[in-house]
Amino acid sequence: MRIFRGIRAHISEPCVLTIGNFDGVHLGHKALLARVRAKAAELGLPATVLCFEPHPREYFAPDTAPPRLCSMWRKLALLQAAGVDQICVQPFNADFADLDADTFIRQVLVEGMQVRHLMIGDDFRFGRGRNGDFEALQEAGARYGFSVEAMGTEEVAGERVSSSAVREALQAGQIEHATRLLGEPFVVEGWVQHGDKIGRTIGFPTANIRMRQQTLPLSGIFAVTVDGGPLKHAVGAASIGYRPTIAEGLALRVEVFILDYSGDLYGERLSVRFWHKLRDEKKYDSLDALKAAIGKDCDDVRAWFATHPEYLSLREQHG
Ligand SMILES: Cc1cc2nc3c(=O)[nH]c(=O)nc-3n(C[C@H](O)[C@H](O)[C@H](O)COP(=O)(O)O)c2cc1C
Ligand SMILES: Nc1ncnc2c1ncn2[C@@H]1O[C@H](COP(=O)(O)OP(=O)(O)O)[C@@H](O)[C@H]1O
Repeated sequence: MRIFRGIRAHISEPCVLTIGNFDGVHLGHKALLARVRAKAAELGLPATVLCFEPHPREYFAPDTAPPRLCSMWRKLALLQAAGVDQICVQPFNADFADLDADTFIRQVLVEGMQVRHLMIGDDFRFGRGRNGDFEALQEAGARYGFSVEAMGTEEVAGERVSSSAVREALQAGQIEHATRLLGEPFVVEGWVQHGDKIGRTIGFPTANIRMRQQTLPLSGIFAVTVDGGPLKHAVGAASIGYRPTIAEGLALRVEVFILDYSGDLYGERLSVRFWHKLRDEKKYDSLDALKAAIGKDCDDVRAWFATHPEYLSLREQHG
């Protein structure tokens, strides 16, 4: 997969294009990408994605923009897995935000991306004030020589699949529902860094995952599987929270105790898959009480995986 930064860079052949932020690359995105790939194969042109960095919502309202479902790296990996041939990551800045719909079509889609066929989601809007819509694209397509297709709503059990729906499910602790919408478990990836070395003193050393962002769409204690370094589908108990038992005002931590494992994980890159929420984080009166709680969490993790064998097939698919 080729990656371009900005539309003026090196796009030299016509393409089948889709535009969007693809946060989380959920089942709706995957359905759209499958159609882009099929059309690209039919026309013998590269399947191409145009996305924006930062996300327009982060640009316009950085304080209220929702947490991302995945990092840029993971998004690129998922798009590649979905058969995308090239992706253009367009910096979203003041100039770009100010383009009106007509200029966006001419400068970005026609001159920049050389679009031949454009596939969009049913709610796609673009240009200054979000004035551009499907009709505007069709009309421009007739003028500039590209076709436009809108994809219908992708649903799971009657619910529209969307990044916000995934976010809401995660926030509400409905992890299995988020998995259904994503088509695979929610993942956090990162390098293992040093913590405060308290974990080992209470019998539960935890691999601390270094996070770039300080917000995540979920919090609490979870049944997870972990891959990376020496681990393959290892079962663990993960905590996303602020460790109120240790002190007030600590930074957000993602950490995981891996069951039936001992070894050195510092410096490894781990992928943690979230299958089920066990409980919310709590402030305990002592380290002994915290230790007992984590011990019970581990029992609950074992019990959950023992009674949910369906995770095995998903694990095989996405392991
Ligand atoms: C399964 C699990 C559950 C946890 N639950 C809580 C909790 O409810 N409250 C809390 O303050 N910390 C909780 N923690 C975080 C511990 O406080 C943390 O692992 C400990 O401080 C060790 O930190 P260290 O890695 O810096 O040594 C939990 C950790 C794990 C792995
Ligand atoms: N079962 C395990 N689960 C997670 N990490 C483990 C485990 N066994 C050993 N480790 C190692 O111990 C480290 C965590 O120990 P801990 O005392 O919590 O220190 P830190 O505060 O630096 O995370 C991990 O980063 C990893 O290298």
